[in-house]
Amino acid sequence: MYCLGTSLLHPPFREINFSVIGQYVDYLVKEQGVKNIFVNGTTGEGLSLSISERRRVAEEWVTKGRNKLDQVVIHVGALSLKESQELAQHAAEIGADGIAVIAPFFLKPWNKDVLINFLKEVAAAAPALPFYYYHIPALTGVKIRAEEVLDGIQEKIPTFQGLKFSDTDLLDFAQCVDQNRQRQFAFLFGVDEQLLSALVMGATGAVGRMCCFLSSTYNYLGKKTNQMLEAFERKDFSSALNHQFCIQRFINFVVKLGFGVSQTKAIMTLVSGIPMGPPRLPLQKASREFTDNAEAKLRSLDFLSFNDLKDGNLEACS
Ligand SMILES: CC(=O)N[C@@H]([C@@H](O)[C@H](O)[C@H](O)CO)[C@@H](O)CC(=O)C(=O)O
Repeated sequence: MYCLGTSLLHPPFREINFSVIGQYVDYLVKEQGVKNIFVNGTTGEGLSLSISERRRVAEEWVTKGRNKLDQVVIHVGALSLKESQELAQHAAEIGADGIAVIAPFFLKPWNKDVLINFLKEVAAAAPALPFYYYHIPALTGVKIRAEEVLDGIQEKIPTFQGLKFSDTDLLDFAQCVDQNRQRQFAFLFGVDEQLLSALVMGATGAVGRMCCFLSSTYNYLGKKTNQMLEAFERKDFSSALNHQFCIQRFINFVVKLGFGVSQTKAIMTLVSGIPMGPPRLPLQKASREFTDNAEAKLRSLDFLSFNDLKDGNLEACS
């Protein structure tokens, strides 16, 4: 069974508006069918928050998500090993379902063994929590292939549960799956516009009770992505492809306008009605022009719950 998760969008420029997290949980569950959350990751600007803010955000998601969400995985990666360990320990104390860690990206690990030593020390701070390696080389600048990182990782990190792979190198991703077929790892794929290709290569969250995909556009295209996952599961590949093309039409459009965390927040505010606030520096708020164009595209693809364009709308996806 495939299911869906999302990365937390959130911190407004100055103060985090914790009060909307309950509403956010309900929106994701009811409107998008998203029940697996990745907190304080890329989209959630986890690395732009202070440690105390990260702790509080994690607490809110775990508390507000209780009995509503399936999994709340907290990203605890940091440049300081000590801070990362503190966050890992905290995630365990508050009852999170797992932790994830990126490679440290200022003083970088120069090979696989050094990276694993770092990850191992973080995992050891939460010895009962499933551990995920979050591979996002375009942002960390750490180019060590995930395939290499996974080689023998369970011997070093007994709680290793899986990989969150946010990169377009499908050869590397497929090798991770192929070389670990005997192991019960979760292979979560984070490039939303390529998810179908990754599913074919073996992307799956299904490991025991763990079942999730974690990414950004699921905040507002979760329903559509779920339709693709369902079609894939029932082996209706033609429908699955149509859904993926449809998602791509939107992503391709916004990528050309300039798409990132700030723009994701603007789109999510527009679609959900929940104020996500602007991003933190060094990010800049999405322009009004971007938001207007994105809205027009969402409408033309029938991704918004307005019906005003349905008649004669050739582009609509539903
Ligand atoms: C670089 C980046 O932000 N990638 C996004 C994708 O969801 C991405 O926005 C999407 O595929 C569009 O390119 C996610 O992989 C990031 C993510 O999962 C996170 O917020 O932790």
